[in-house]
Amino acid sequence: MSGLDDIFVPGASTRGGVMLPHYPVPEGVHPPLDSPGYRSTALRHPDEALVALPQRLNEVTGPALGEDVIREDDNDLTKNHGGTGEPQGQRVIVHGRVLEEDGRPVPNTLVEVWQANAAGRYAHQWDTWPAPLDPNFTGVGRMMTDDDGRYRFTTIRPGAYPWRNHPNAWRPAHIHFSLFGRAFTQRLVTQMYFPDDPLFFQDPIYNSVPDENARRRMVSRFDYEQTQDHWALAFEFDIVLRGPDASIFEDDEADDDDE
Ligand SMILES: O=C(O)c1ccc(O)c(O)c1
Repeated sequence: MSGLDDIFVPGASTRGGVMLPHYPVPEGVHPPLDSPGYRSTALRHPDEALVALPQRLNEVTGPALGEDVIREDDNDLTKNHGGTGEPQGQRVIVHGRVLEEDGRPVPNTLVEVWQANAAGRYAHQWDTWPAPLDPNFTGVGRMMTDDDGRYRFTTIRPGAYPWRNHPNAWRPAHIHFSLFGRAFTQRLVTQMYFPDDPLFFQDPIYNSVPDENARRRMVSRFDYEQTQDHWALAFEFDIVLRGPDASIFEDDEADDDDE
């Protein structure tokens, strides 16, 4: 992967306030910045060699978002739309842990999620494909991890949706995640998929990750233990910031243009 391994940091972390050295990304884990099957990367990938920008103290210390801005229902996407109705779709609980490369939890970090509704449509002005909007679903939520690095939210299972990457292209159902790490400049963005999605084979975003094990780390686990009788199914999705088992993160260039 050219000189990228030296400077790309999927999940820079700190220990005792000191930036850890960059952890090299194992070959085949991070998608090439130019992934021809994923057409829009042609417009987004850098043409020049990347330049490492060392972080300064003010970039790793603030601004930090605290618990006080999180409201009680922010992690319940079936309720946080402000109305009294229930969104259409299969109710699910999604939970997991945010972890450092050695398994230590990342407590008190902001996790934000956004997703399409059960019909596969985003409540966003740019999403105009003819699937119904749901007045009881905005598709956004947020929460802080607890002392064990755990997060948990309730939502509905998103639908698949078409996009224009190639003829008859459909995105597998997914939930977008943003993690703020310890500081604003460490923001990481990833997508969580559902097990056994029949659309994986034709999705160039999922398949832009060359390594099969790394691809599987983007897929949540059905968690029967956490299902709630007559209420919700459950899926578990851990996010590892760095190291050989690191989650797959979208690069900043792709992120800038994302919905
Ligand atoms: O990067 C994109 O173009 C793109 C398109 C569709 C998606 O669902 C997405 O998550 C990203």
